[in-house]
Amino acid sequence: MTESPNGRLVVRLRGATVMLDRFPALARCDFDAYESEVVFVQGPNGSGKTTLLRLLGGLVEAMSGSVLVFGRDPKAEARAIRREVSYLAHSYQMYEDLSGRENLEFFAVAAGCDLDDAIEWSRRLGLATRDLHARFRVLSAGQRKKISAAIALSRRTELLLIDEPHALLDQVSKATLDRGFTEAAQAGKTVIVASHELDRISALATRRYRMSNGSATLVGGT
Ligand SMILES: Nc1ncnc2c1ncn2[C@@H]1O[C@H](COP(=O)(O)OP(=O)(O)OP(=O)(O)O)[C@@H](O)[C@H]1O
Repeated sequence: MTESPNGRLVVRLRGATVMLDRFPALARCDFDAYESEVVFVQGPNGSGKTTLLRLLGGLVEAMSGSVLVFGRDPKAEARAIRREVSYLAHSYQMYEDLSGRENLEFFAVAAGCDLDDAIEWSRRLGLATRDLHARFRVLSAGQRKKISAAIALSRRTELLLIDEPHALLDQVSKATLDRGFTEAAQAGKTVIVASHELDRISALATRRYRMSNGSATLVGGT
């Protein structure tokens, strides 16, 4: 990874184009993220935010341009990158007949999250013991989201890709989650958050991009 005045470069896109069903969901996109940053990605529906996160997570490929994550090409090393990146999509695919806690135990093994941290995060996000022991399928939408967020925040990865984290959450939980992003960045991780909650994320972001028609423009900053 490259060193710069901002620290270690973790993500670097230059002219990255992703075609989805012949549509340029990302179009010549430039994007950088460094260690210890919370990078905010804003933009209207359909502007390419999720596609950007999926590209960085090795879930879709660029047809042109260059993509480096930890100095490596996620296209060539998709499996390795997926292990090293924590990606909170709208929610994780959970086992509906297992309890929230059992799901956390499963992900601790399958995705390398720290079980104690995951339980601690679920409590910080307001889940009671009763919620953790209920079957996943009876949990409310917000409670389900909290289990997913606890997994994402407790994975031992240096890069967190977070898509619309605030949707479905109450105000207190949104603030708790935001503190989690800041704490992760202070611990040296890179957190890239796509959100429509401009005021909330702008307050904690160290770098902001605005997406439009598949391209990203740096807003202010370096
Ligand atoms: N599988 C697909 N096939 C064709 N087009 C797709 C596919 N997935 C996404 N797109 C298109 O790519 C564009 C970018 O989608 P993307 O999900 O990245 O947007 P977004 O900025 O995350 O939107 P939102 O704010 O609504 O979540 C959209 O125009 C969408 O219709």
